[in-house]
Amino acid sequence: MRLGCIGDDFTGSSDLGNTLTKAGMRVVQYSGVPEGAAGDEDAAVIALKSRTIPAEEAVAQSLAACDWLLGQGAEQLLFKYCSTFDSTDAGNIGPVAQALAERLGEDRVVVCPAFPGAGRTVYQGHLFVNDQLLSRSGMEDHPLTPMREPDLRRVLAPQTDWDVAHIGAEVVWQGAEAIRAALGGPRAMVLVDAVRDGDLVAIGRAAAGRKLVTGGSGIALGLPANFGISPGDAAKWHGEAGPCVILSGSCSRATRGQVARHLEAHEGREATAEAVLGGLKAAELADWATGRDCPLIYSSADPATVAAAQAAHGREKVAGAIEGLFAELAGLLAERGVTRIISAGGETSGAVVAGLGAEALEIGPEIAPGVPALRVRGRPLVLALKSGNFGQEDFFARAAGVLDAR
Ligand SMILES: Nc1ncnc2c1ncn2[C@@H]1O[C@H](COP(=O)(O)OP(=O)(O)OP(=O)(O)O)[C@@H](O)[C@H]1O
Ligand SMILES: O=C(O)[C@@H](O)C(=O)CO
Repeated sequence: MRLGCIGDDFTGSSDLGNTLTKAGMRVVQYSGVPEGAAGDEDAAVIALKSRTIPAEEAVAQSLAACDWLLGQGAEQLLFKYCSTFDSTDAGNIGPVAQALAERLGEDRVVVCPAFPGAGRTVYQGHLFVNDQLLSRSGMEDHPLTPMREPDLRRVLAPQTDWDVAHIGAEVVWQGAEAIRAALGGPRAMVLVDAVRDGDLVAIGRAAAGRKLVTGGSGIALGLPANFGISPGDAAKWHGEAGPCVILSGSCSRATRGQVARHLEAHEGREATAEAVLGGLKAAELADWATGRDCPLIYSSADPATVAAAQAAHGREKVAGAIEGLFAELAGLLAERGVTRIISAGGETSGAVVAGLGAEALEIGPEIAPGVPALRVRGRPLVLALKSGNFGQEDFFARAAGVLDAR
């Protein structure tokens, strides 16, 4: 293994797997730290569900993943977080990055969530989503990690004991050597500007030989070349015939648009927070889904509805109940012969994958920027795990098509 990766959620991990696969690496995504040894992949991505858990648990899980990856021979580690830098007030990006750096003996850590292909750019230390600052992008209303500060230096500083430094675009645009020089210096988390893929390739090149890099999936664009790997043939892929069901727990703007679009031509069943907390049964939803054409089961709701449910019941309780329902439902659907499952939302997808008992995922073709088709290793089951803000408006129908045996 050349590159060992730790993703703080499941959709983000498959986003990273997609980038590495397109760059020519053989990649396996593991659900948590595997019990056994890795295969002969160039890169392993250990998907954790550590974005919103208490910081000390996120650190412990990430260090366990780090130790396993080092034990498999990984030469460099990549900590993947969200391109919108999703974090709670307590972390977990700073605490995990710092703990990994200290374990690895690294004292300058690249921090770069930019993913220009999905509209996320970092300029003058500020994160933009398309033409809006992060704080006006819809992320300010996120159910678990509302992002109200677009200056990432200010987001990161309270999350780490280390200094926070910044490499601006004017240095990045001078290329890899200039970035490498700027990466020298006293111990710090180093936020690096990047507004286009070429910037990320240069940053990746400048990070050759570093034990740790951190970022969104974009930070991986330049890394495979450091190991002498270049884009090759697309991985062989075949989909699955058989029923398809869509599960959506993401409340992002993009997902709500996709839900509305899918419901124009398909049947849907809403699982409201009230219904779920009131005891709505996974088995009832599985019964309902049976025999329908790409049905959609969703808890996705607008910010006012989410806020009202959280005010009435508590943020964690609502999220836990909804995720628990999706996990159980996914397991039941697979038992009943559903072969294609599309899930929207990182936390939701973590629950879905856990419910499926899927230990290792192989990466297939890209459905939308940042979203690959996935196959559960050794089973007739294919998945798409869509990050909340990713995907075209007709993403669900497109994903169903890519996952289908053709
Ligand atoms: N109707 C609802 N009311 C309150 N909370 C909800 C509701 N529907 C879903 N949730 C919770 O909101 C959270 C949504 O997070 P999730 O990560 O799944 O989506 P996302 O944040 O849009 O995606 P990503 O993390 O990929 O950006 C989950 O914990 C989910 O259980
Ligand atoms: O980086 C992103 O935006 C995604 O891969 C993700 O992590 C969203 O949950």
